Amino acid sequence: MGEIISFKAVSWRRNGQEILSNIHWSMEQDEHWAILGLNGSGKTSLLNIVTGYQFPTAGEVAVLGNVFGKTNLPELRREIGFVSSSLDRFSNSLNHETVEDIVISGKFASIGLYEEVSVEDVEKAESLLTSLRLDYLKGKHFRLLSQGEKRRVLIARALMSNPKLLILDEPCTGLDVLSREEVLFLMKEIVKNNCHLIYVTHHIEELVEEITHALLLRDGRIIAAGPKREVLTDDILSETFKTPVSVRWEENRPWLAVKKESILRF
Ligand SMILES: Nc1ncnc2c1ncn2[C@@H]1O[C@H](COP(=O)(O)OP(=O)(O)OP(=O)(O)O)[C@@H](O)[C@H]1O
Repeated sequence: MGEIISFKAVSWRRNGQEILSNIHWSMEQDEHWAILGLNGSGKTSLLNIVTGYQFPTAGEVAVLGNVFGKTNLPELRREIGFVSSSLDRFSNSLNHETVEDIVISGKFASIGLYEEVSVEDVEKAESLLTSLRLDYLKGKHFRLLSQGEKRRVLIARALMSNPKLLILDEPCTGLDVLSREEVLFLMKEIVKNNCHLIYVTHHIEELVEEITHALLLRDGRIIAAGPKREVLTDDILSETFKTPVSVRWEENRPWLAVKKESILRF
């Protein structure tokens, strides 16, 4: 298989407004991407196109070798995992389930059918819980977990079906520094399993070593897309975030500082 994702001249319009404009983007094998941009810049719209929930108004999209318009979307979605930070109705419905049952249910999640749980499924869930360092939560009900633990269990669940592409939508929002690092630690395990990562965030400091590339969106347009060291520059980030910022690298991880003049503007 060649490209993981290919967008050619993709636009998406709604109610006369161009929400994504002329997006050219390709994600290749062994690349892991972050998507950055202010609120309303088009990140969710872009993801909805990747997962086939929205169809572009113009342009061509291919995901995991499937050209949209000529592919079976439910089958494609089975190869894509998605974890969002919002504790929505779905995660509330898990409240009374145990951690191991939630992870096992990931196998059937995208199919939406109940199938019998095999010995292999149980073993796979066990090994995921061990490799993601979640063993200590076994037997606990979801509602009793901290926010950080809930996010990590949902990531384990998403990995149960061996997705080729895993989309994490702001997985660290609302977490304290320790819980955030615990979630970020999982990136190592995710990329080991031939799983490609799309990581959506507002915080560049979450771009850990495993994330190789970044796509920066502003008002529905790509400001830059490429290897993270090339695109996470002071100028490009200031343009993306509409405010003067500077970036500092520590052990291959970027940190953002807001420049004084930007604070004075408000
Ligand atoms: N279905 C829709 N109909 C009309 N406008 C929409 C629709 N979906 C998104 N928009 C608009 O498109 C723009 C981009 O929204 P989108 O949710 O993709 O941004 P985002 O970068 O994900 O924002 P956030 O960081 O706040 O989640 C916004 O102005 C939003 O109001």
